Amino acid sequence: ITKEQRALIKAIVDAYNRHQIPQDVTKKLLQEQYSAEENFLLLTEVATSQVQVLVEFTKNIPGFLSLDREDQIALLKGSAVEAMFLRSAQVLSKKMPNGHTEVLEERIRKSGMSDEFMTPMFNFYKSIGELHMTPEEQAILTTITILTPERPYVKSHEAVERLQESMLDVLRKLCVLQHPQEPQYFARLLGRLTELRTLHHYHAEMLTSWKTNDHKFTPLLCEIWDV
Ligand SMILES: Nc1ccc(C(=O)O[C@H]2C[C@H]3CC[C@@H]2C3)cc1
Repeated sequence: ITKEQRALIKAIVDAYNRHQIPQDVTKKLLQEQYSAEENFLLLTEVATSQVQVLVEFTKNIPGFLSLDREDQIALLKGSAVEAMFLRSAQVLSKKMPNGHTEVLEERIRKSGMSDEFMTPMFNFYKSIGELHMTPEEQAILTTITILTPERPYVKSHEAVERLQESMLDVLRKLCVLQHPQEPQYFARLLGRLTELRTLHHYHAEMLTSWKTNDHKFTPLLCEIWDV
């Protein structure tokens, strides 16, 4: 890993750790009473907060703000769902103190979400948990997801591809260093990105069904997902 790459990792990990969901949101998950409506409102708050965290984090990705302005928006809108699931998978898979994990899981299960979406989502959470990613790997993998050139409406495909490729190179070297016994570890991480795209598809259907049943969204969620 070159000196520049070490600086890149540090910048990204610091930004990733700096921008977290506020304590008051996660505390609410423990306090509020259980009902499908209350659970849905809490998930809406969690999702909204995660999108805000994502926007702030993305601004700290070296090179992101030098991209075309409209491409920055296209990358954020295209990656929000995947970045959110990565982040919540990491939150859920980390053994949170006194069973917070179960509480969030419980609220997700009882929020009016259809089972056909629930199953792949929890399978994803489990598969992320089993990887035991280091904080560096989590932050770089999220960055790679955000810098996906194939998102809809991206104009300067090459500019985004260059940024993503340098991140992929960093992640590959990190995996070799941090998981020497697992030569396939890097490939397994990239496999998670494929699983994320499937979730992205399910998520769009989940949004539509929630909207149809007149569930309330926040303006930010409506804007980021065009609902
Ligand atoms: N009104 C909405 C509420 C929640 C979501 C959502 O995607 O929730 C995600 C955040 C984490 C918990 C459930 C998933 C993962 C979308 C619209």
